[in-house]
Amino acid sequence: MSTNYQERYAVHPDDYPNYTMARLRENFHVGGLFIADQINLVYTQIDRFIVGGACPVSKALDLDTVNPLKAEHFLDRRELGAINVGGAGRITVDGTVYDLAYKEALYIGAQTKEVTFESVDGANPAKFYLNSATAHHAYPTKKVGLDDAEKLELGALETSNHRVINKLLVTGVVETCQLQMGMTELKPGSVWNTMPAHTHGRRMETYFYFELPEDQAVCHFMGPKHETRHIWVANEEAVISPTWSIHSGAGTCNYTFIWGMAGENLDYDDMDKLSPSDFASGE
Ligand SMILES: O=C[C@H](O)[C@@H](O)CC(=O)C(=O)O
Ligand SMILES: [Zn+2]
Repeated sequence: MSTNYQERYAVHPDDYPNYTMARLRENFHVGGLFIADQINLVYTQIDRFIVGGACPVSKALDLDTVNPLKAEHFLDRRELGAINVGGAGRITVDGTVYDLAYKEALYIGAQTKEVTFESVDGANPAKFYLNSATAHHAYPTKKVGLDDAEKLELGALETSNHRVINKLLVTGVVETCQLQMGMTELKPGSVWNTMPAHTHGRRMETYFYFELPEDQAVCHFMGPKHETRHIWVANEEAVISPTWSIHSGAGTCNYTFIWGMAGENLDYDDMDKLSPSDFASGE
């Protein structure tokens, strides 16, 4: 078996302010996603979202079911989004092959029986970043490239947050039950993502950072506006954001990140925004 998983509980916002940095990381930080010839998953009870990574090097990797699902196949009652952040790869979905170049995404619908991840060249392995949510309808599997994305350019160099949001797996591009995924690319000199920040009590979210040089880091901020905390993240690491939490980060240089959400609605614009001065007010 090459599909590993760990489980995490949801967290009450009244308990969270008492957490040490170690507990914060245990609950919300996700590392070790891309280990050669393994699929590594974190099953969180926050909206039953699964975040993970598949890194096939010397062999193809089958997405096996895992015990918490109590299902014969991983996708019997789930949908999956995969975005390739490594070398050229391919995903076979019930016998149909999808070639995925760097930054290309695949939505895989519920009731799929077999999903296999492969690299074209093990010397430059594919790295499939994975997000999965529960699903009660089988929408068709669909590949979505960056050219197919809905693009949104936000921010400015003057406020260090000039970036392009590529909405990949969202309503209007692909039909999904709960899942929404996209990729935000920061311009050189811009380091802040998602500022002004927001919460959306209707949806949890996960941020996965990449294209971050090994000697640089991102300081990710979480929490309700009056109790923010930071979590330092390295390249190819993620942070889970509960429904009550902001999610925003400042890097020591520019970087790219993948956001993925699930919950009550599929409305990307459903956000309760907070301006920088809201944080500075101290209330
Ligand atoms: O709920 C939406 C998400 O937090 C992100 O799409 C925000 C983001 O990519 C950004 O502002 O840089
Ligand atoms: Zn958000």
